[in-house]
Amino acid sequence: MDVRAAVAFEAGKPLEIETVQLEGPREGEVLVEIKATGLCHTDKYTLSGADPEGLFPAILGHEGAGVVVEVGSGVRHLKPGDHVIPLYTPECRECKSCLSRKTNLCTAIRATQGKGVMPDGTSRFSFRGKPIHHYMGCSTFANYTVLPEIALAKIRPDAPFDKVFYIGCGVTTGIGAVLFTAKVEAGASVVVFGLGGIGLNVIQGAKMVGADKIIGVDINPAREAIARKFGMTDFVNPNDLGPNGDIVGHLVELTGGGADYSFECVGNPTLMRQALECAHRGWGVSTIIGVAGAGQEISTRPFQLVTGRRWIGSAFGGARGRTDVPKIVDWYMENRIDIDDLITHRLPLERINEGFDMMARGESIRTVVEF
Ligand SMILES: NC(=O)C1=CN([C@@H]2O[C@H](COP(=O)(O)OP(=O)(O)OC[C@H]3O[C@@H](n4cnc5c(N)ncnc54)[C@H](O)[C@@H]3O)[C@@H](O)[C@H]2O)C=CC1
Ligand SMILES: N[C@@H](CCC(=O)N[C@@H](CSC=O)C(=O)NCC(=O)O)C(=O)O
Ligand SMILES: [Zn+2]
Ligand SMILES: [Zn+2]
Repeated sequence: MDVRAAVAFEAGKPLEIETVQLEGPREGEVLVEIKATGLCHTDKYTLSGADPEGLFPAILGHEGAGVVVEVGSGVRHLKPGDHVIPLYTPECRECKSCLSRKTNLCTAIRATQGKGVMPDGTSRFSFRGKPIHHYMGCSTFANYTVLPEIALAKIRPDAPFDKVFYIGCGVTTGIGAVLFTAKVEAGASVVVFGLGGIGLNVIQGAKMVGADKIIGVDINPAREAIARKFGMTDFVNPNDLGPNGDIVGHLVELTGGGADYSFECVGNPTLMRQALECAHRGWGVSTIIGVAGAGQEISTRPFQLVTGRRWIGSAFGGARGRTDVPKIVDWYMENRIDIDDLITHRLPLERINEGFDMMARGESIRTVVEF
Protein backbone atom coordinates (compact mmCIF):
# COMPACT_ATOMS: atom_id res chain seq x y z
CA MET A 1 0.00 0.00 0.00
CA ASP A 2 1.02 3.64 -0.42
CA VAL A 3 1.73 5.54 2.80
CA ARG A 4 2.79 9.13 3.56
CA ALA A 5 6.04 9.33 5.44
CA ALA A 6 8.77 11.73 6.50
CA VAL A 7 11.90 9.99 5.22
CA ALA A 8 15.42 10.54 6.57
CA PHE A 9 17.47 9.99 3.43
CA GLU A 10 20.77 11.28 4.82
CA ALA A 11 22.26 12.24 8.17
CA GLY A 12 22.12 15.95 8.89
CA LYS A 13 19.54 16.70 6.17
CA PRO A 14 15.88 17.65 6.72
CA LEU A 15 13.28 14.91 6.46
CA GLU A 16 11.52 14.63 3.08
CA ILE A 17 7.80 13.95 2.76
CA GLU A 18 7.24 11.14 0.28
CA THR A 19 4.74 8.49 -0.67
CA VAL A 20 6.45 5.20 0.14
CA GLN A 21 5.33 1.60 -0.17
CA LEU A 22 4.45 -0.55 2.82
CA GLU A 23 3.99 -4.32 2.65
CA GLY A 24 1.28 -5.93 4.78
CA PRO A 25 2.00 -7.72 8.06
CA ARG A 26 3.72 -11.12 8.00
CA GLU A 27 3.51 -13.80 10.71
CA GLY A 28 3.37 -12.29 14.20
CA GLU A 29 3.14 -8.75 12.76
CA VAL A 30 0.51 -6.04 12.88
CA LEU A 31 -0.36 -3.18 10.51
CA VAL A 32 -1.10 0.01 12.48
CA GLU A 33 -2.57 3.30 11.30
CA ILE A 34 -0.61 5.96 13.18
CA LYS A 35 -2.89 8.79 14.32
CA ALA A 36 -0.36 10.95 16.20
CA THR A 37 3.38 10.96 16.78
CA GLY A 38 5.71 13.04 18.94
CA LEU A 39 9.14 14.46 18.19
CA CYS A 40 11.66 13.23 20.78
CA HIS A 41 15.23 14.44 21.08
CA THR A 42 16.37 10.92 20.21
CA ASP A 43 14.91 11.27 16.69
CA LYS A 44 16.91 14.47 16.29
CA TYR A 45 20.04 12.76 17.62
CA THR A 46 19.76 9.91 15.12
CA LEU A 47 19.01 12.29 12.26
CA SER A 48 22.11 14.31 13.19
CA GLY A 49 24.35 11.31 12.48
CA ALA A 50 25.57 10.98 16.10
CA ASP A 51 23.82 7.63 16.67
CA PRO A 52 26.19 4.70 16.09
CA GLU A 53 23.13 2.64 15.15
CA GLY A 54 21.74 5.32 12.82
CA LEU A 55 20.87 3.94 9.38
CA PHE A 56 19.77 5.79 6.26
CA PRO A 57 17.41 5.96 4.49
CA ALA A 58 15.02 5.38 7.37
CA ILE A 59 11.59 6.36 8.61
CA LEU A 60 12.24 7.75 12.09
CA GLY A 61 9.72 8.31 14.90
CA HIS A 62 9.20 6.10 17.94
CA GLU A 63 6.60 7.94 20.07
CA GLY A 64 3.13 7.33 18.64
CA ALA A 65 -0.40 6.01 18.98
CA GLY A 66 -2.80 4.50 16.51
CA VAL A 67 -5.27 1.79 15.52
CA VAL A 68 -4.72 -1.81 14.41
CA VAL A 69 -5.80 -2.25 10.78
CA GLU A 70 -4.74 -5.82 10.00
CA VAL A 71 -2.99 -8.66 11.81
CA GLY A 72 -0.69 -11.32 10.34
CA SER A 73 -1.00 -15.04 11.02
CA GLY A 74 -0.31 -16.16 14.56
CA VAL A 75 -1.14 -12.81 16.17
CA ARG A 76 -2.91 -13.72 19.40
CA HIS A 77 -3.53 -10.62 21.46
CA LEU A 78 -4.59 -7.92 18.98
CA LYS A 79 -7.36 -7.49 16.40
CA PRO A 80 -8.38 -4.80 13.89
CA GLY A 81 -9.82 -1.76 15.66
CA ASP A 82 -7.70 -2.10 18.82
CA HIS A 83 -6.02 1.11 19.94
CA VAL A 84 -2.28 0.72 20.48
CA ILE A 85 0.96 2.44 21.42
CA PRO A 86 4.12 1.22 19.63
CA LEU A 87 6.92 0.03 21.94
CA TYR A 88 10.57 0.54 21.07
CA THR A 89 11.22 -1.63 24.10
CA PRO A 90 8.99 -4.64 23.42
CA GLU A 91 7.79 -7.13 26.02
CA CYS A 92 7.75 -10.71 24.74
CA ARG A 93 7.29 -12.25 28.23
CA GLU A 94 9.34 -15.27 27.08
CA CYS A 95 13.00 -14.23 26.65
CA LYS A 96 15.66 -14.55 29.34
CA SER A 97 15.44 -10.82 30.11
CA CYS A 98 11.64 -10.73 30.40
CA LEU A 99 11.62 -13.87 32.53
CA SER A 100 14.38 -12.55 34.82
CA ARG A 101 12.01 -9.89 36.20
CA LYS A 102 15.22 -7.84 36.67
CA THR A 103 14.94 -5.64 33.57
CA ASN A 104 12.52 -4.24 31.01
CA LEU A 105 15.10 -4.69 28.24
CA CYS A 106 13.43 -7.51 26.29
CA THR A 107 15.96 -9.11 23.98
CA ALA A 108 13.58 -11.03 21.68
CA ILE A 109 14.03 -8.71 18.67
CA ARG A 110 16.72 -6.21 19.77
CA ALA A 111 19.32 -7.40 17.22
CA THR A 112 17.13 -6.95 14.12
CA GLN A 113 15.59 -3.77 15.53
CA GLY A 114 19.07 -2.23 15.75
CA LYS A 115 19.68 -3.15 12.10
CA GLY A 116 16.53 -1.36 10.97
CA VAL A 117 14.64 -4.46 9.91
CA MET A 118 11.74 -6.62 11.07
CA PRO A 119 12.50 -9.83 13.04
CA ASP A 120 12.68 -11.86 9.79
CA GLY A 121 15.54 -9.63 8.62
CA THR A 122 13.61 -7.69 5.94
CA SER A 123 12.00 -4.26 5.75
CA ARG A 124 8.32 -3.65 5.04
CA PHE A 125 9.01 -0.12 3.72
CA SER A 126 10.40 0.68 0.28
CA PHE A 127 10.78 3.72 -1.95
CA ARG A 128 11.15 3.41 -5.71
CA GLY A 129 11.84 -0.29 -5.32
CA LYS A 130 14.60 0.07 -2.70
CA PRO A 131 14.16 -0.84 0.99
CA ILE A 132 13.92 1.87 3.63
CA HIS A 133 15.01 1.06 7.19
CA HIS A 134 12.63 0.85 10.12
CA TYR A 135 13.68 2.87 13.21
CA MET A 136 13.66 1.65 16.81
CA GLY A 137 11.19 -0.96 15.59
CA CYS A 138 8.49 1.73 15.31
CA SER A 139 8.81 4.21 12.38
CA THR A 140 5.93 6.38 13.52
CA PHE A 141 6.72 9.23 11.08
CA ALA A 142 4.41 7.45 8.62
CA ASN A 143 0.61 7.24 8.59
CA TYR A 144 0.84 3.43 8.51
CA THR A 145 3.56 1.18 9.90
CA VAL A 146 4.12 -2.50 10.67
CA LEU A 147 5.33 -3.78 14.05
CA PRO A 148 5.71 -7.15 15.74
CA GLU A 149 2.80 -7.94 18.06
CA ILE A 150 5.17 -7.96 21.07
CA ALA A 151 6.01 -4.31 20.34
CA LEU A 152 2.46 -3.00 20.78
CA ALA A 153 0.66 -2.07 23.99
CA LYS A 154 -3.13 -2.32 23.76
CA ILE A 155 -4.73 0.74 25.36
CA ARG A 156 -8.28 1.80 26.23
CA PRO A 157 -10.26 3.11 23.24
CA ASP A 158 -11.35 6.38 24.86
CA ALA A 159 -7.81 7.74 25.31
CA PRO A 160 -7.07 10.62 22.89
CA PHE A 161 -4.32 9.77 20.41
CA ASP A 162 -3.03 13.36 20.32
CA LYS A 163 -2.13 13.13 24.03
CA VAL A 164 -1.29 9.53 24.84
CA PHE A 165 1.21 9.21 21.97
CA TYR A 166 3.62 10.85 24.47
CA ILE A 167 3.37 7.78 26.73
CA GLY A 168 5.15 5.93 23.91
CA CYS A 169 8.41 7.57 25.07
CA GLY A 170 8.72 10.82 27.05
CA VAL A 171 6.11 10.38 29.77
CA THR A 172 7.01 6.78 30.51
CA THR A 173 10.76 7.44 30.32
CA GLY A 174 10.61 10.31 32.81
CA ILE A 175 7.99 9.10 35.28
CA GLY A 176 9.19 5.50 34.96
CA ALA A 177 12.81 6.41 35.76
CA VAL A 178 11.58 7.79 39.09
CA LEU A 179 9.09 5.04 39.92
CA PHE A 180 10.55 1.90 38.36
CA THR A 181 14.32 2.51 38.03
CA ALA A 182 15.48 4.76 40.88
CA LYS A 183 12.43 4.01 43.06
CA VAL A 184 12.51 7.45 44.65
CA GLU A 185 10.74 7.57 48.01
CA ALA A 186 8.63 10.24 49.68
CA GLY A 187 10.68 12.95 51.37
CA ALA A 188 13.70 12.48 49.09
CA SER A 189 15.74 15.28 47.52
CA VAL A 190 15.98 15.09 43.72
CA VAL A 191 18.11 16.97 41.18
CA VAL A 192 17.09 16.89 37.50
CA PHE A 193 19.53 18.03 34.81
CA GLY A 194 17.65 19.08 31.65
CA LEU A 195 14.03 20.24 31.78
CA GLY A 196 12.85 19.16 28.33
CA GLY A 197 10.32 16.57 27.29
CA ILE A 198 11.97 13.95 29.52
CA GLY A 199 13.22 15.98 32.49
CA LEU A 200 9.82 17.59 33.10
CA ASN A 201 8.34 14.11 33.37
CA VAL A 202 11.05 13.20 35.88
CA ILE A 203 9.93 16.25 37.87
CA GLN A 204 6.30 15.11 37.53
CA GLY A 205 7.27 11.61 38.76
CA ALA A 206 9.25 13.03 41.71
CA LYS A 207 6.24 15.12 42.74
CA MET A 208 3.95 12.07 42.41
CA VAL A 209 6.02 10.01 44.84
CA GLY A 210 6.20 12.88 47.34
CA ALA A 211 9.80 14.00 46.94
CA ASP A 212 10.54 16.94 49.22
CA LYS A 213 13.06 19.08 47.36
CA ILE A 214 12.99 18.91 43.57
CA ILE A 215 15.76 20.94 41.96
CA GLY A 216 15.80 21.55 38.20
CA VAL A 217 18.96 22.51 36.29
CA ASP A 218 18.73 24.01 32.81
CA ILE A 219 20.47 26.67 30.72
CA ASN A 220 17.14 27.73 29.21
CA PRO A 221 15.51 30.21 31.65
CA ALA A 222 12.12 29.68 29.96
CA ARG A 223 12.00 26.20 31.47
CA GLU A 224 11.68 27.51 35.04
CA ALA A 225 7.97 28.40 34.94
CA ILE A 226 6.76 25.15 33.39
CA ALA A 227 8.98 23.08 35.70
CA ARG A 228 7.59 24.85 38.78
CA LYS A 229 4.10 24.01 37.54
CA PHE A 230 5.10 20.33 37.48
CA GLY A 231 6.53 20.39 41.02
CA MET A 232 10.07 21.82 40.85
CA THR A 233 10.89 23.62 44.08
CA ASP A 234 14.23 25.22 43.08
CA PHE A 235 15.71 26.24 39.74
CA VAL A 236 19.41 26.51 38.92
CA ASN A 237 20.69 28.01 35.68
CA PRO A 238 24.40 27.06 35.53
CA ASN A 239 25.08 30.20 33.48
CA ASP A 240 24.04 32.32 36.48
CA LEU A 241 26.93 30.85 38.50
CA GLY A 242 29.47 32.55 36.22
CA PRO A 243 32.23 31.06 34.06
CA ASN A 244 34.01 29.42 37.02
CA GLY A 245 30.81 28.51 38.87
CA ASP A 246 30.86 25.33 40.90
CA ILE A 247 27.55 23.69 39.97
CA VAL A 248 28.27 20.52 41.96
CA GLY A 249 29.17 22.48 45.10
CA HIS A 250 26.08 24.65 44.66
CA LEU A 251 23.78 21.62 44.39
CA VAL A 252 25.41 19.88 47.34
CA GLU A 253 24.81 23.00 49.40
CA LEU A 254 21.20 23.36 48.19
CA THR A 255 20.45 19.77 49.16
CA GLY A 256 22.17 19.99 52.53
CA GLY A 257 24.97 17.54 51.65
CA GLY A 258 23.98 16.03 48.31
CA ALA A 259 20.92 14.75 46.50
CA ASP A 260 19.32 11.46 47.41
CA TYR A 261 18.61 11.04 43.70
CA SER A 262 19.79 12.80 40.55
CA PHE A 263 18.82 12.34 36.91
CA GLU A 264 20.65 13.35 33.73
CA CYS A 265 18.12 14.14 30.98
CA VAL A 266 20.28 15.92 28.40
CA GLY A 267 22.74 13.42 26.92
CA ASN A 268 25.90 15.34 27.92
CA PRO A 269 28.73 13.36 29.61
CA THR A 270 29.93 16.46 31.50
CA LEU A 271 26.48 16.81 33.07
CA MET A 272 26.37 13.07 33.76
CA ARG A 273 29.48 13.49 35.88
CA GLN A 274 28.03 16.52 37.66
CA ALA A 275 24.82 14.58 38.31
CA LEU A 276 26.76 11.73 39.90
CA GLU A 277 28.97 14.02 41.96
CA CYS A 278 26.08 16.06 43.38
CA ALA A 279 24.56 12.85 44.77
CA HIS A 280 24.89 12.28 48.50
CA ARG A 281 27.98 10.52 49.85
CA GLY A 282 27.09 7.03 51.05
CA TRP A 283 23.73 6.57 49.33
CA GLY A 284 23.04 9.00 46.46
CA VAL A 285 21.81 7.34 43.28
CA SER A 286 22.36 9.03 39.92
CA THR A 287 20.36 7.83 36.92
CA ILE A 288 21.51 8.44 33.35
CA ILE A 289 18.60 8.87 30.95
CA GLY A 290 20.20 11.11 28.29
CA VAL A 291 21.65 9.47 25.19
CA ALA A 292 25.18 10.56 24.28
CA GLY A 293 26.67 10.56 20.80
CA ALA A 294 28.97 7.98 19.23
CA GLY A 295 32.42 7.96 20.80
CA GLN A 296 31.45 9.87 23.94
CA GLU A 297 32.31 8.36 27.32
CA ILE A 298 31.57 9.10 30.97
CA SER A 299 34.23 9.52 33.63
CA THR A 300 34.58 10.27 37.31
CA ARG A 301 37.02 9.54 40.10
CA PRO A 302 36.39 5.97 41.28
CA PHE A 303 36.43 7.52 44.77
CA GLN A 304 32.95 8.89 43.99
CA LEU A 305 31.66 5.31 43.82
CA VAL A 306 33.89 3.99 46.59
CA THR A 307 32.22 6.53 48.83
CA GLY A 308 28.80 5.11 48.16
CA ARG A 309 27.30 6.96 45.21
CA ARG A 310 25.68 4.69 42.65
CA TRP A 311 25.58 5.31 38.90
CA ILE A 312 22.72 3.62 37.07
CA GLY A 313 20.86 4.05 33.77
CA SER A 314 17.29 3.83 32.61
CA ALA A 315 15.79 2.93 29.22
CA PHE A 316 12.08 3.60 28.63
CA GLY A 317 11.85 4.36 32.35
CA GLY A 318 12.34 0.72 33.25
CA ALA A 319 8.74 0.16 32.10
CA ARG A 320 7.49 -3.17 30.76
CA GLY A 321 5.57 -1.79 27.82
CA ARG A 322 2.63 -4.14 27.35
CA THR A 323 2.05 -4.28 31.11
CA ASP A 324 2.82 -0.73 32.26
CA VAL A 325 1.86 1.50 29.30
CA PRO A 326 -1.89 0.74 29.55
CA LYS A 327 -1.69 1.62 33.28
CA ILE A 328 0.02 4.94 32.53
CA VAL A 329 -2.72 5.69 29.99
CA ASP A 330 -5.22 5.07 32.83
CA TRP A 331 -3.29 7.50 35.06
CA TYR A 332 -3.68 10.15 32.37
CA MET A 333 -7.39 9.44 31.90
CA GLU A 334 -7.88 9.65 35.70
CA ASN A 335 -6.09 13.04 35.80
CA ARG A 336 -3.31 11.61 37.94
CA ILE A 337 -0.68 12.85 35.48
CA ASP A 338 -0.58 15.93 33.27
CA ILE A 339 0.31 15.52 29.62
CA ASP A 340 -1.66 18.36 28.02
CA ASP A 341 0.57 21.16 29.38
CA LEU A 342 3.68 19.56 27.90
CA ILE A 343 2.33 19.36 24.35
CA THR A 344 3.25 22.81 23.18
CA HIS A 345 2.98 22.56 19.39
CA ARG A 346 0.90 20.74 16.74
CA LEU A 347 1.96 20.26 13.13
CA PRO A 348 0.85 18.37 10.04
CA LEU A 349 3.38 15.83 8.71
CA GLU A 350 4.35 18.20 5.89
CA ARG A 351 5.81 20.65 8.47
CA ILE A 352 7.62 18.12 10.65
CA ASN A 353 11.02 19.75 10.10
CA GLU A 354 9.73 22.94 11.75
CA GLY A 355 9.18 20.83 14.87
CA PHE A 356 12.85 19.83 14.96
CA ASP A 357 13.86 23.47 14.44
CA MET A 358 11.71 24.54 17.42
CA MET A 359 13.26 21.77 19.51
CA ALA A 360 16.75 23.02 18.60
CA ARG A 361 15.82 26.58 19.58
CA GLY A 362 14.39 25.40 22.92
CA GLU A 363 10.91 26.70 22.04
CA SER A 364 8.94 23.46 22.27
CA ILE A 365 8.57 20.80 24.93
CA ARG A 366 6.69 18.27 22.81
CA THR A 367 5.48 18.77 19.27
CA VAL A 368 2.79 16.40 18.05
CA VAL A 369 2.33 15.54 14.40
CA GLU A 370 -1.24 14.53 13.64
CA PHE A 371 -2.09 12.50 10.56
N1 LIG B 1 16.97 6.58 28.14
C1 LIG B 1 15.83 6.67 27.48
O1 LIG B 1 15.00 5.74 27.45
C2 LIG B 1 15.51 7.93 26.75
C3 LIG B 1 16.44 8.89 26.57
N2 LIG B 1 16.15 10.07 25.93
C4 LIG B 1 17.20 11.07 25.85
O2 LIG B 1 16.95 12.03 26.88
C5 LIG B 1 17.54 13.27 26.54
C6 LIG B 1 16.51 14.39 26.69
O3 LIG B 1 15.49 14.24 25.73
P1 LIG B 1 14.35 15.38 25.58
O4 LIG B 1 13.88 15.78 26.92
O5 LIG B 1 13.39 14.91 24.56
O6 LIG B 1 15.23 16.58 24.99
P2 LIG B 1 14.90 18.14 24.99
O7 LIG B 1 15.70 18.71 23.88
O8 LIG B 1 13.42 18.33 25.00
O9 LIG B 1 15.44 18.66 26.40
C7 LIG B 1 16.78 18.82 26.72
C8 LIG B 1 16.90 19.92 27.78
O10 LIG B 1 18.26 19.97 28.21
C9 LIG B 1 18.60 21.34 28.36
N3 LIG B 1 20.06 21.48 28.28
C10 LIG B 1 20.84 21.44 27.17
N4 LIG B 1 22.12 21.61 27.51
C11 LIG B 1 22.15 21.81 28.85
C12 LIG B 1 23.19 22.06 29.78
N5 LIG B 1 24.48 22.18 29.40
N6 LIG B 1 22.87 22.19 31.08
C13 LIG B 1 21.57 22.09 31.49
N7 LIG B 1 20.56 21.86 30.64
C14 LIG B 1 20.84 21.72 29.34
C15 LIG B 1 17.85 22.03 27.25
O11 LIG B 1 17.73 23.44 27.47
C16 LIG B 1 16.52 21.31 27.27
O12 LIG B 1 15.61 21.93 28.15
C17 LIG B 1 18.07 13.09 25.11
O13 LIG B 1 19.44 12.75 25.19
C18 LIG B 1 17.26 11.91 24.60
O14 LIG B 1 17.91 11.27 23.54
C19 LIG B 1 14.89 10.33 25.46
C20 LIG B 1 13.90 9.38 25.61
C21 LIG B 1 14.14 8.09 26.20
N1 LIG C 1 21.21 3.70 19.30
C1 LIG C 1 21.86 4.35 20.40
C2 LIG C 1 21.16 4.03 21.70
C3 LIG C 1 19.99 4.91 21.90
C4 LIG C 1 19.33 4.58 23.23
O1 LIG C 1 19.96 4.44 24.24
N2 LIG C 1 18.01 4.49 23.19
C5 LIG C 1 17.22 4.32 24.38
C6 LIG C 1 15.89 4.87 24.12
S1 LIG C 1 15.96 6.57 23.66
C7 LIG C 1 14.41 6.97 23.33
O2 LIG C 1 14.11 8.07 23.01
C8 LIG C 1 17.04 2.86 24.75
O3 LIG C 1 15.95 2.39 25.04
N3 LIG C 1 18.10 2.12 24.78
C9 LIG C 1 18.06 0.72 25.02
C10 LIG C 1 18.31 -0.03 23.74
O4 LIG C 1 18.27 -1.27 23.77
O5 LIG C 1 18.56 0.63 22.72
C11 LIG C 1 23.32 3.93 20.53
O6 LIG C 1 23.67 2.91 19.95
O7 LIG C 1 24.02 4.65 21.23
ZN1 LIG D 1 12.17 9.07 22.75
ZN1 LIG E 1 11.39 -10.53 26.10
